Amino acid sequence: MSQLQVKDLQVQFGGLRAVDGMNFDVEKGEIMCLLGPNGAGKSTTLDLICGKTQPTGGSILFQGTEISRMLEFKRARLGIGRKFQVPSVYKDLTVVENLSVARSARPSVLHSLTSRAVRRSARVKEILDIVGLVNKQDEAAGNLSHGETQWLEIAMLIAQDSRLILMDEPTAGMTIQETDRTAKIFRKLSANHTLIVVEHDMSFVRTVADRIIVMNQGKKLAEGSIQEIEANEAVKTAYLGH
Ligand SMILES: Nc1ncnc2c1ncn2[C@@H]1O[C@H](COP(=O)(O)OP(=O)(O)OP(=O)(O)O)[C@@H](O)[C@H]1O
Repeated sequence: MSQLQVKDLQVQFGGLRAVDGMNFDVEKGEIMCLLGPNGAGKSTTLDLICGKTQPTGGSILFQGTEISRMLEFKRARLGIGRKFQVPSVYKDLTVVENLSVARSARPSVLHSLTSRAVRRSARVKEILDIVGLVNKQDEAAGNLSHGETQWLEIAMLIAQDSRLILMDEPTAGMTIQETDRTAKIFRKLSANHTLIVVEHDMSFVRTVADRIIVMNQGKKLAEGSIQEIEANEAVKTAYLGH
């Protein structure tokens, strides 16, 4: 069974069908990139999966469970994490303390862990290692670079046990070096996590995507490998606008 099954998903804002009958599956461990011109409905699709927006039609199954009408926090508990463009880290807390807050938000952790206890935790070390922030663990999050802040937020999603991670333009504002590192982090993440990534940077997409879905005007325009997408005439037309 696919980890995520989206069937005939729709949302209408007034007269606008922002998402208009989307159908797709995402497999466990897959990195699926969502592309499309401005206003195509990509961010809204992520909003519908995480529960920020309720659909007006269709269904979403996560690990076989119907979630499309479930509240956002319940979906988070099931293992769906969303990373927004503006990071939501606690700037005054250290990297490890931020992870402590994220871990204590898990339903399985009944008491809040102290940062000391968390520092000792093998799991936290493992997470810091995945995102390459081991040597920044005692740094206040407010002192991190833009890229490091994004990686910390990804680390917080891992700490919350998010199995499906949704990201909106994760490399926006990053240097080339930071973007390269993010690609490496994504590849490591995909060992245990599934990613849906809205991204405009095609060289990044080329590096990380297992599969691509292109949206246009709320609908799926094309689906396939990078080679298939780049050769697709309908995709070229949608981007060129004629
Ligand atoms: N809450 C809302 N209320 C009304 N209209 C909305 C709302 N959210 C999104 N829209 C509209 O839905 C359409 C799809 O928007 P969405 O942000 O999903 O596109 P996108 O593909 O992510 O575009 P971009 O690449 O520019 O971020 C747009 O026309 C947008 O203005």
